Amino acid sequence: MSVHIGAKTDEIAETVLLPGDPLRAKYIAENFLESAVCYNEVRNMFGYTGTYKGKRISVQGTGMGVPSLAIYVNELISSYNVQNLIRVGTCGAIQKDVKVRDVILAMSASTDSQMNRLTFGGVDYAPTANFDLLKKAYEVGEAKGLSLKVGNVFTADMFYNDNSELEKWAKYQILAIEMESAALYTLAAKFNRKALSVLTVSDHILTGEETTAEERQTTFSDMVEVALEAAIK
Ligand SMILES: O=P(O)(O)O[C@H]1O[C@H](CO)[C@@H](O)[C@H]1O
Ligand SMILES: O=c1cc[nH]c(=O)[nH]1
Repeated sequence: MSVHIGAKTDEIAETVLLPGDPLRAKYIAENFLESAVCYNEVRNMFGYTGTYKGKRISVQGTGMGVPSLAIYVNELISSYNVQNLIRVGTCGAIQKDVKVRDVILAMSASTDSQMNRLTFGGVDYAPTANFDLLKKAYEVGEAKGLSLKVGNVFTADMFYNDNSELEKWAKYQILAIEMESAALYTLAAKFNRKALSVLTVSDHILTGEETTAEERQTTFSDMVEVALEAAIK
């Protein structure tokens, strides 16, 4: 096992879905995967491996925020040789034409996280999705008749922020705010792996419209199906 994941080396698939919420990982395993087996209960950060349409897929909770996701992604890559990492997360929209329950493909992720500034000595780095995964996910969404939004999201260190500059981010075409994608993309690049964030809009920061906690945990099937179909395409 690695420090935070209690699985044997061959118990995790080469493609892993990454929800922040470990109970969303459980829900995905129980409702979308066949023959899913739980490989991790350390810190209740559940991880499962099963199959989707015959292909082995894992789903691992990451927790909230860059430091927590970075622990799981580092260990999935370094200890379990994971190749494809697809975040299935929630986000808050900040554009008028992005609606609650819309699915966003994060082409890139701006951030106020210190992780990249520490890594690159204060120089800006542009965390970017893997184009192959992005293209496949977009094609899957089109085929399903979804109006996917594709663009830049903002990975925030603070969920509650007194000094938020949302208007500026909206002006610069950021679609939505979440808390992990910039770290996922940077770590995937470091280890030459493929990464993509597929996000469901759980709330609209401008209008105040929101979904329930239960919905965040157990619904959003469009997002999960886009991620799974892109993973096997
Ligand atoms: O629903 P998840 O995947 O956790 O994603 C979003 O929800 C959490 C905040 O409520 C943060 O982790 C944010 O990125
Ligand atoms: O990080 C997040 C996730 C959902 N909604 C937000 O406003 N922020």
